[in-house]
Amino acid sequence: MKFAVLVFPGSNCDIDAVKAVEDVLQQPVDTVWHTTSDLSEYDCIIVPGGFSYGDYLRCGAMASLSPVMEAVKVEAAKGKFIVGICNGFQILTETGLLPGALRHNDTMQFRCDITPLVVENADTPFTREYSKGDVINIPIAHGEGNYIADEETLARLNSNNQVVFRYHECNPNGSVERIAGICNEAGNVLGMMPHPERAVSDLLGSADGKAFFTSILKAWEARVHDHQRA
Ligand SMILES: NC(=O)CC[C@H](N)C(=O)O
Repeated sequence: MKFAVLVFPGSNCDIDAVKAVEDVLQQPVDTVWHTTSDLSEYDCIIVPGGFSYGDYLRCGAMASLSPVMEAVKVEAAKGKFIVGICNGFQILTETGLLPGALRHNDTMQFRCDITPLVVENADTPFTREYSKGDVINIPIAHGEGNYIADEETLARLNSNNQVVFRYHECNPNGSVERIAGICNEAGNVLGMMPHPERAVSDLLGSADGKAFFTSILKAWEARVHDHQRA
């Protein structure tokens, strides 16, 4: 399985994502500069965290106009696995691949902490190695993680099981309904503010993010197996 980790001017969690894929999955992974316009060789594309374009205008707004995001749209439409972490989530909402938006934290403070999340949907390519209701400890590090969506979108997210993670018994940024991560309707595009790539070893304070990565590999293996049988 081949992974791409996108890099924009100002990305700063790209190497963490590369290390997580290498250490947890031992799969090939390339860093891909934002001017690239073809991602067809990759099975999973990770849009990592950071401060793309210095968070100017709005977080993710400028990166969403990069050539590589057109390529991400093409691969998303094919059903490839797309993961946006933190700034990556912000970029995916700005690109329109995920609904809603991320605003400044309600405290107007940057929050950096290990945070409990509850797995709301364990039936996605990103969470199949968890169980619904699992509480996992994953770090956050953001100033603009306050998820918002209109009533109609929220109702749709809930009824389609698109809320994948919620903050558990806390709300570090004021997100509506404590939403920490969502997927698209087809289930192949996920965005989340917490950083599973920073929780892949006890040395880092938590290894609860490992199952996030093993889920993606298992989902891909199952897909390849189904294609071979078809
Ligand atoms: N770690 C990150 O990706 C930071 C995200 C974003 N730029 C924010 O502060 O909200």
